[in-house]
Amino acid sequence: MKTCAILCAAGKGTRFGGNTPKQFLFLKGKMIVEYSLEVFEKSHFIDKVVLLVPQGFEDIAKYLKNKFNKIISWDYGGKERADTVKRGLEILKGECDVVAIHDAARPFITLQLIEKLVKEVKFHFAVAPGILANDTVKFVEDGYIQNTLPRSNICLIQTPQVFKFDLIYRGYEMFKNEFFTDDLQYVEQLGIKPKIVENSKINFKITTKEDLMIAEAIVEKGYWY
Ligand SMILES: Nc1ccn([C@@H]2O[C@H](COP(=O)(O)OP(=O)(O)OP(=O)(O)O)[C@@H](O)[C@H]2O)c(=O)n1
Ligand SMILES: C[C@](O)(CO)[C@H](O)COP(=O)(O)O
Repeated sequence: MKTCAILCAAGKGTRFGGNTPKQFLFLKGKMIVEYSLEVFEKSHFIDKVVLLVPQGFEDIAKYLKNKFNKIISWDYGGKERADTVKRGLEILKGECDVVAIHDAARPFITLQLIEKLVKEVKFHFAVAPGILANDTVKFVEDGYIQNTLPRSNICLIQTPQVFKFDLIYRGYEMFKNEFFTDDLQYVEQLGIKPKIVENSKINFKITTKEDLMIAEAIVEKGYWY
């Protein structure tokens, strides 16, 4: 079974701010995007990687392709995350049986997580890491609570989201005009119930400057690896 990864590094980081997209900022000596690439490179469960970057960042893409053997190609992503994933899926068509779609802005994946997800996808078609909610979750509109969601059913979803390739390709083809906020929704719409693998909070997405401070503390204190 051949497994490829699509590494989504084509966002602008609007919420983070600044001129350099957050995935290319340095976190303790290496770019944020390199953390995931190092894990993919070491993993026996990932064969090839396709890297998607924003327009204007070809120098970084070329540098990374040169540095990581598993990157078979790089390209420019699209306006929305879903456009970027579509591009990755087109590049990988016919290349693999399973695909892992990952946010470059989540640097703290582990070899164990990848192994679990790839092993589970054989039985469940679509698998993703998630964390159970510890706080009470409210549905809010215009600043007012409308109702309280049943916490035991709430799961916050991370990446890599791992799929049988043909299934996610079909999902993206059928719902090509939708811009869902994650990839699982493209197969949920096909009637699939993706499996959740409970994971650590450490695999969080760097979205704001505050998140970068948390990421620095994680690396400094050795909470990851
Ligand atoms: N058109 C896009 C948008 C996002 N991403 C990637 O998808 C991941 C998750 O997106 P997010 O955290 O929202 O990143 P940005 O879109 O860059 O942030 P913002 O929404 O604040 O602009 C990131 O690794 C980002 O680079 C992408 O590849 N292509
Ligand atoms: C895919 C994702 O990381 C799952 O939690 C998330 O939905 C990405 O969202 P964003 O809008 O790109 O920040």
